[in-house]
Amino acid sequence: MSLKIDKLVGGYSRTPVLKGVSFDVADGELVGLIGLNGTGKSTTLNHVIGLLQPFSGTVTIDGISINDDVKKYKSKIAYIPEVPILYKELTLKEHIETTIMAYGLDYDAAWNKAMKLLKKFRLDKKLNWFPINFSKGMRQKVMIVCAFITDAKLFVIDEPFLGLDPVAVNDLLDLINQQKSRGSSIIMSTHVLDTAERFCDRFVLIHDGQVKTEGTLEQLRSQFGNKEMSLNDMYLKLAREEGQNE
Ligand SMILES: Nc1ncnc2c1ncn2[C@@H]1O[C@H](COP(=O)(O)OP(=O)(O)OP(=O)(O)O)[C@@H](O)[C@H]1O
Repeated sequence: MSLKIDKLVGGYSRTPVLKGVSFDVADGELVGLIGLNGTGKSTTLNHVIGLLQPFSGTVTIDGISINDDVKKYKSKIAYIPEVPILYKELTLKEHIETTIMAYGLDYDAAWNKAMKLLKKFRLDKKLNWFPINFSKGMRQKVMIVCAFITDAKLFVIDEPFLGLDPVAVNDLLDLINQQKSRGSSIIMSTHVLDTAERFCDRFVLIHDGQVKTEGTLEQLRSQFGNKEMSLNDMYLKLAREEGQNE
């Protein structure tokens, strides 16, 4: 089991955002984390990457928690944030070199991978540019390149599609599929439900800091008693029910 989240209570201040979240992501699996704005998707991902410490409960990757071995834990993760995080004083080339150093990657092999990815995303002529001045989509592509040159076990991807052109979305999905086939796992939060429906192996629907339901598309359809229902319709139904309960 790649990622295991068990009864996670957590958040930013003493009042928890997450109120006992549990779910797993298996080796080679892409799990979509779905939910309304402000329900705790990014907070869950922030706990997975070790930015936040659980108030209680555990997060483990391949059986180890961040407290067992912080370096080993973090080296298993590649993270693509919702808003690209770039260093204003570093060029694109220096961002890639920083990633190579941080993950202790083989220099030539990593640059070989990087150049292929940079070509794919049409950034190969911009190595000496400062990505902080790139467009939103280009900055997102820099994050994608840096993440996918690592041999991470777990890819943590927060709302990746916004700002990417359709070609780049397709390229990103190809990269995700390649990582799945080498046994890496992906947890991805997204509001782009038609794409999630086509590409995710399983879904975790989170509401108000709790897992509302989870399963494959088929399992969710059978829970909803409708074999044709789209993920979008399930989501809207749950959101409306929650709205009536509040
Ligand atoms: N840095 C922070 N400090 C304090 N509270 C925060 C912080 N970031 C998020 N929150 C709160 O945590 C709750 C969950 O936010 P979170 O960002 O996890 O939602 P989300 O499901 O990712 O939403 P979205 O779909 O809008 O990205 C919200 O009530 C939000 O106000």
